[in-house]
Amino acid sequence: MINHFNIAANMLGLSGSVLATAMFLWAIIQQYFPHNFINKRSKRFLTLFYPYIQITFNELTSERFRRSEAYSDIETYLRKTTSTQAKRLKAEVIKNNTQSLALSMDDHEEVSDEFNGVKVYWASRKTVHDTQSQSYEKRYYKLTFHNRYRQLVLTDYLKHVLKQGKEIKLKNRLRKLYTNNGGQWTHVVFEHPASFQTLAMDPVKKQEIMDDLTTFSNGEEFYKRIGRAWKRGYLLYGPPGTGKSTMIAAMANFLGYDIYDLELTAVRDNTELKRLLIETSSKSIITIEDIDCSTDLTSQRKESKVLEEKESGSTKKQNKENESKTSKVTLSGLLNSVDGIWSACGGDRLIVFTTNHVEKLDPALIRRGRMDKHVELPYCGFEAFRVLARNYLYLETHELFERVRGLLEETKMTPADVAENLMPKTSPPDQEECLMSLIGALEKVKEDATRNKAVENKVKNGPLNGSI
Ligand SMILES: Nc1ncnc2c1ncn2[C@@H]1O[C@H](COP(=O)(O)OP(=O)(O)OP(=O)(O)O)[C@@H](O)[C@H]1O
Repeated sequence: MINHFNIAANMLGLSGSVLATAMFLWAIIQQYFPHNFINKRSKRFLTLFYPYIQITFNELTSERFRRSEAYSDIETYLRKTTSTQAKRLKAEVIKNNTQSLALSMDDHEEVSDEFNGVKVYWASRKTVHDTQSQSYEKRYYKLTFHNRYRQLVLTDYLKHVLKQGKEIKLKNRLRKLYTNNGGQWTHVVFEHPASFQTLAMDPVKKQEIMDDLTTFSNGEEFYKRIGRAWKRGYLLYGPPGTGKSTMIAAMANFLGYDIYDLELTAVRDNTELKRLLIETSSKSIITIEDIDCSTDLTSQRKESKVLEEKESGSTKKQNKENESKTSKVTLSGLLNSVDGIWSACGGDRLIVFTTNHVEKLDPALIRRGRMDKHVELPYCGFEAFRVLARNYLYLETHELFERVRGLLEETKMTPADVAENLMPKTSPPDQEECLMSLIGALEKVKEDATRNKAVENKVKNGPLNGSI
């Protein structure tokens, strides 16, 4: 009560004693003036002395035993403010991927918040109700703000609070990794520790991807306005061991999305593919790894084109029937799914293809608009090495770095191999030993490459070359 009284006085810009006098006068008026007079005038009187609006958000819905979604969104939204302002807090461990601690206001605590320069006040309240058979507690949040900002708070601010609360909840939830099996999705908890911080790649490229993902995930209004389905396609390509799968995990952790790992070879046909895709939830990444190996998509299209040209009349119909009995997923089926299906599903989805052989893919599959962003994951460069040295050896710089830089420029080693060579054998790591181990491995790769080249040249320019 004292807290509430002080906040009210604070909001009115009055001292506690002036507010106390006003409240005393109000009590006298209530006692001596006719009831109907108060009812008519009370609104104006109250607005004069207390020009604040209050909104209550109950914890339980009218069904009493269900927790209100808005209450829980508000609770989540207020966590950040609560941790810096409230004196008494409630703590609970969130069962998410990081097992973090969630703090919320204890009963009868108050905090303030600011939105577009407008200050509002949130209080957490509890009342105890006794019925004949039981006694129960009713919790609620009370939002107080100046009447002047009624419009702004009722529309923009509350929308902002509920949206932010939902987004934080989504990011903190236990996320899932789905795989398709026998035409159904099954899932396990997704607990990959990869992050963009630990991903070894050129920092400028990395930042560009992170910015692109942020813009996409905040782009609901934008996609609505331009009339496009809220989806984005990523093509990750590069040699094995350059971090394509790791990047998908980092993307999922960055955005707080689930992953649907679609195994195309296990999909019976286009209809099943369509159904599986429709069943994916929003805020998810749908991945098709090693798409070049998934099914023979490229040749399928070429073959069917040739077939179509040859076919005519009933033979064409017959062939199609036969084909549908045996066919698996076709390229056109996949293209239709990538293009069309999303417009039927609300919510944001990323679709990511990975391949070791980008040149093998049908251009139609990866054209912009389908795969909007093409990201090459190359062999390990010096900047990528620095990330690994920081992660594995806690090293920002070292006199051996220049030697490593020179060797990386002359050789082709994947980040997976560099990481393996940097793996500490002792704790704490013997940094020099690890760097020397990497240098040794790089030198060996260089020697092998030189030897192979010499053999190749010998074959090319050998005595048999050019002879009949
Ligand atoms: N860029 C990278 N940054 C950090 N770690 C990496 C990177 N690339 C590879 N690694 C490490 O190497 C291992 C293999 O990487 P990953 O599976 O992501 O490669 P990939 O490109 O998907 O390979 P493939 O094409 O064979 O599927 C990972 O466990 C990861 O620890």
